[in-house]
Amino acid sequence: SASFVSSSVCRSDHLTYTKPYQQGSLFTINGNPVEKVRFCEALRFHKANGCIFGDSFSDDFCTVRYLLGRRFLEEKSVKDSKNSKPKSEYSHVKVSMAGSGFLLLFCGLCCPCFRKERKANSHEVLPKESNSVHQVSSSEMSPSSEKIPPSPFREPPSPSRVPQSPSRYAMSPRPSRLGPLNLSMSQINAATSNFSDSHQIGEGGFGVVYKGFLDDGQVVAIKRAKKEHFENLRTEFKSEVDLLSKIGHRNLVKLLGYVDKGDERLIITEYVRNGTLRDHLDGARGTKLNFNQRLEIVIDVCHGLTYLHSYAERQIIHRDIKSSNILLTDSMRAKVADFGFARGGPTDSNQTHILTQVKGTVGYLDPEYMRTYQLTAKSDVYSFGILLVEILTGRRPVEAKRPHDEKITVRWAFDKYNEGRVFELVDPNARERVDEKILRKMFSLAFQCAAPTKKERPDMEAVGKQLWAIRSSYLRRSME
Ligand SMILES: Nc1ncnc2c1ncn2[C@@H]1O[C@H](COP(=O)(O)OP(=O)(O)OP(=O)(O)O)[C@@H](O)[C@H]1O
Repeated sequence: SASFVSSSVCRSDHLTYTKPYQQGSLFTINGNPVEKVRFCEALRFHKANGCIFGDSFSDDFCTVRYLLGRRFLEEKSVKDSKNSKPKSEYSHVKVSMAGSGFLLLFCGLCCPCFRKERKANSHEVLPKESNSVHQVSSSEMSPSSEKIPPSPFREPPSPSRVPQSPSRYAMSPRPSRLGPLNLSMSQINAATSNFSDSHQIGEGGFGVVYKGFLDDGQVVAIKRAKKEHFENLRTEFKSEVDLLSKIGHRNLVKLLGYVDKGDERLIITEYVRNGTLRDHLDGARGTKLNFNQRLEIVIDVCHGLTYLHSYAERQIIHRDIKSSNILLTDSMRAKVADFGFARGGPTDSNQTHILTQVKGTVGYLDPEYMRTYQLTAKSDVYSFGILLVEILTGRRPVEAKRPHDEKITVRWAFDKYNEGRVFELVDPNARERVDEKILRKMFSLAFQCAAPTKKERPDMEAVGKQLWAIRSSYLRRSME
């Protein structure tokens, strides 16, 4: 008998299959027939992001040997055993904030070695290679550490391996290693009117960002390295290109091409036209984000990070998650940008972390990483927690002009939360009175992510599950 299964909780994606799912069975994604292996990848992707598919898609659904083969079976069992630990750790996470984290945060703010103006209106960022806090490990020095060899437990390298959404996955051709763009300098000069000021859309530590109009009508963002920082930024440029070229996800800014020739270093990415999350929180775009939009944005960021941490060819740690690195589309979907500080995670299964220089933006930086130089994906989880507080309160992580007990936003929020005054934390621009329970859950999640030590923090997949649960309660309550 035919059985029909669909998911309404996975945004617009609609996964169906017809039983029996052996010979002659039909698998579709948004009405398009696909192979089961693709279907299962989409299913696993959505499951990882918190979607619930009911009994017909039990955990064993995609482990049938003849469809997925031995490697996938092995991968699944490894993943399962890996997953079991964080889960139990996670269930014991307490909402706690030890002083040490804040001490380090303050140290980061006060210690001159951490201070550097990057942009007049932006957060402070740790210095680049030359004068940053420096502890180099053997893995840092090894040339292979910048490369991303395939892991035996990850699927074959392809930017399209995990779908941006299963619908796109089913339809889009495999992009070449660096995407379809292969531009000459004269084309880039024409696209940016010779890098004229009128094309400038922003400036960061790496250089200036321009908007480019290509002959075929495509609009792109072109990051141009500042010449005076060329040598220092070489690794950063290479890191951004190497890592971006290997990923493809709807919540990550897509790399389209690059130029590394003579005295030009350019990174060409998709242009995301609706500004940064910080712009929107500041009201700089003339709009105010409502609670639902904020929730959707954090879910998008969470999905982007989940992909980087658990589904990319090799784990990628972004290291600079912050509101000015979250770009928004016209429909308010979020994309994580700026992979200049990104690093590949551990390659060896015995390795729990990589030892590396501390990089990131003050206020978002994991205090444990700052203290130990040990980098793991949980450092991104910490920054995500800080971002979550930021998006709920509208306040930057560090608000220097506020009274003493309000300067460090997460500390201020944690104190208020513990006093039961959660409504006082909500961004006055949020324009909506949200149920107290939902707010408490959101803040509680943020504090778990921003816990002082990595073992207290959930991983991004677990965060995604909590966010989906919060979203369901929110939608249920708004319909009541
Ligand atoms: N792909 C893009 N599409 C649209 N705008 C972009 C894009 N990339 C960057 N921008 C704009 O350019 C600005 C500078 O970006 P960039 O990544 O260089 O620096 P940043 O993240 O703001 O600061 P820093 O690199 O110092 O942390 C961004 O704030 C954003 O406004």
